[in-house]
Amino acid sequence: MNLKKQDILKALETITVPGEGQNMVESGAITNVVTFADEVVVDITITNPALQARKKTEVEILKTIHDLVYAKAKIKVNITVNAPAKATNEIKGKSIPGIKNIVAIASGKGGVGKSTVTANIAVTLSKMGFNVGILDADIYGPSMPIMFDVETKRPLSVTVDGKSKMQPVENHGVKILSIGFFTKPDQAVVWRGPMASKAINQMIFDAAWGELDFLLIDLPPGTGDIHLSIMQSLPITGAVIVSTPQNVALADAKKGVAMFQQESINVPVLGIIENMAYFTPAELPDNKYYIFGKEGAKHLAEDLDVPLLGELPLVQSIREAGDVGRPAAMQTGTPLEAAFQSITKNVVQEVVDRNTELPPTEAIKITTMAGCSAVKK
Ligand SMILES: Nc1ncnc2c1ncn2[C@@H]1O[C@H](COP(=O)(O)OP(=O)(O)OP(=O)(O)O)[C@@H](O)[C@H]1O
Repeated sequence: MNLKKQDILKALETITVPGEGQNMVESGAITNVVTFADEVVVDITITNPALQARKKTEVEILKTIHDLVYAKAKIKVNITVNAPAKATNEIKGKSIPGIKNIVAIASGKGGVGKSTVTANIAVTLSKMGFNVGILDADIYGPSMPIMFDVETKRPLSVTVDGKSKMQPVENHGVKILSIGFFTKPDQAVVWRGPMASKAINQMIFDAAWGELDFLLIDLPPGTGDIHLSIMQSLPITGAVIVSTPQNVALADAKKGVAMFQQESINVPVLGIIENMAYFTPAELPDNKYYIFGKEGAKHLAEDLDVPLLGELPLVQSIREAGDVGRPAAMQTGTPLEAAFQSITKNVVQEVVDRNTELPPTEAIKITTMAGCSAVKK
């Protein structure tokens, strides 16, 4: 099959770059098309730096050429991002020396398992050989001290470069700082916004985190002051949204995604994790009961054009493991370990893609999947 350049251009005239009105040929986005036998190379320049926009552009070009020109065409799409000058009110944080990637874990609704997922991803990253920290910024219900069995521990003071710093508490290979270390367990935490933000800033900048590949931030549920304050203080590499398949949770998850994608915030959304996707009783491991609805988060991810990073079942042992301070992902050779590994690999892959494809931020970045192949058994 000898592909013709004019056939390719004609096909590309039927699609637009996401967010633009004119078709991609007329708008000048397509800068070059080269054909050779059944191979075609398409060069395109887009203005939207979001990872989702790049992926969507590529997928649409591949699909259109395969559908309208030749189903077996071998296509290479080279995407260049020519982003307009950044808005002057863009929120940009200070980088923290030694911390390579900061991943915020959010949910719209409370109680959907955001902290459980954060703890398990952290443990899995550590098992893969990465240096990991968790900043538990959930001022309404800090749960990391319990989930890592360090409730009675307190961060010690250490001197780094002549300055007194907080030493994160460490367990299961994960360094942890939590609002919970500074409040009594039975004390209702009524933090006013500025107080909470100050405490979180101290845990970020006055802490001896050392070298970290990933700092995971367990955000409070919702989309409030704390979220803005954290995004102002830190160059967040990307955000992960946790939701159950239930409609009320999905509606709030959508707000969460919108908050990160807002122009003045512009934090890449790495993807959505569907938690409590189905219930499987221990005695009937092959049965699945969709008590919160089926594939809701999957459909939301499709609608919002963000990756679905994976799904987790509702199983008693996840809850029990969290309650005894030994996250379920620490198991070896179980389906749960495999599920957390798959989700964590997807998160790392999205971070790698984001760092390769998007304009640099102030944080240093991970650009390989090297750690993922070194899963310690
Ligand atoms: N997949 C799961 N299977 C079983 N239990 C789960 C699962 N995910 C979370 N849980 C349990 O659900 C409860 C709520 O989870 P978690 O505290 O992680 O939610 P959250 O979204 O962080 O809540 P919030 O931020 O509102 O405090 C916990 O008791 C946890 O053990």
